[in-house]
Amino acid sequence: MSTIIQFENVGLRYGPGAETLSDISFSLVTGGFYFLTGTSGAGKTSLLKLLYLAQRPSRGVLRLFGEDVVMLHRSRLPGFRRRIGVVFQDFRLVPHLSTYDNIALPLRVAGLGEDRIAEPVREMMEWVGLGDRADARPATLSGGEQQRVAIARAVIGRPDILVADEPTGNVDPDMAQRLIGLFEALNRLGTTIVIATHDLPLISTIAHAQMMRLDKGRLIDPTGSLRYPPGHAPAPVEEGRA
Ligand SMILES: Nc1ncnc2c1ncn2[C@@H]1O[C@H](COP(=O)(O)OP(=O)(O)OP(=O)(O)O)[C@@H](O)[C@H]1O
Repeated sequence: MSTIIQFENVGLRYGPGAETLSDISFSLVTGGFYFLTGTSGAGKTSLLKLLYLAQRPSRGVLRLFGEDVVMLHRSRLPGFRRRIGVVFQDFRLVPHLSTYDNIALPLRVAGLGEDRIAEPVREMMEWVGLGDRADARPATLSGGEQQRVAIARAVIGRPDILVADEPTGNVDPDMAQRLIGLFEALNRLGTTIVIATHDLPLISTIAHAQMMRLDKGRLIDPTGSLRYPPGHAPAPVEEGRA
């Protein structure tokens, strides 16, 4: 299996203070299913931001699809971003668009005609239980409903990589199971999935998933099962380190 995401000694610093992420090194393979865990403030969202190209590393090398993203010309960033579906923690739905139009957005951006959009969007709305809310604007939806629109929008274009930040944080356990089924279906089609979550029962439902854990901005590997590039396995985190 080929490597689709590779971090080599990546660091991220937002300002003049200490690094938020330090010495992050790992490789993820195409078609893998990965969970990212860690306490609040450990750096999960920050790591995902690097993955969906909202932040650039302050140091180190980050390769997506085999290319160094720091060296990538600006003009190629939109093309890269189109290959990555993102479920943001705060949803980021377009406020003046309906459920239908929010979900259809990636297909329209990809240039598909309306005749090729209607069926998949309807199907996706049914899957996430929003078949009767097609015309609703985000402000009239509950937090859980907005989260489901965000998930539908992220997966509808069958991205090569799906990045999701706490995607089941606002829904009940039954809906969480349904959504994880959607991620599994997408994964079976070949999408590499990276989900940041605190939801341990959710993690246990995907037998073949691998887990990464962040602790104070450093990656630890509780399972020993991740494939690190040679010489890049993370050092164990020392107790009490700042
Ligand atoms: N834009 C930013 N500017 C400065 N500091 C930031 C910024 N974003 C995050 N941080 C800091 O980086 C650290 C890690 O934050 P991050 O949101 O990545 O953690 P997290 O593990 O996702 O937390 P949570 O589980 O609560 O969402 C925190 O100390 C946070 O205050």
